[in-house]
Amino acid sequence: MTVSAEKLIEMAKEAREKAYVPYSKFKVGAALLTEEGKIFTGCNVENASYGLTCCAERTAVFKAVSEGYKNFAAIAVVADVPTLCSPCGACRQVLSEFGGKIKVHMANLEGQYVTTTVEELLPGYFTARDMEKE
Ligand SMILES: O=c1ccn([C@H]2C[C@H](O)[C@@H](CO)O2)c(=O)[nH]1
Ligand SMILES: [Zn+2]
Repeated sequence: MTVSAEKLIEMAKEAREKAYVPYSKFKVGAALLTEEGKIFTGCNVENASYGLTCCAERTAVFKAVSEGYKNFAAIAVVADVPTLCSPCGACRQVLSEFGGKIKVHMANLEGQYVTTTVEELLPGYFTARDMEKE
């Protein structure tokens, strides 16, 4: 099953509308495509204790994993920026848990986007291998 980058970006845009951002006012949306062709969306959810904020990307990943999906093909991330919305370090690490080959479409509201991968965004990421003694 093929889902285009444009379709994922469209769904991320829609999810972005649900962002809970009373502090930053910076809405972000994400749409995560599983290998099975299922799509999980997410938005950022902020908190008065700022550090507890969950980004759109992690919201989508946690929704998918909690529903039993953990093989991911791609994620789209959308924000209202002239450039493109790049996942933060925490989200890069969380995505890397499920594979460096996951495509990342970083987009703005105009529909412009750049596609990269998790391993390109976080080279040498920490993984279960790094905890092996031999
Ligand atoms: O890729 C990103 C970058 C930032 N944010 C959120 C976190 C916070 O709510 C707001 C400002 O950092 O944007 C995301 O959801 N995803
Ligand atoms: Zn993040």
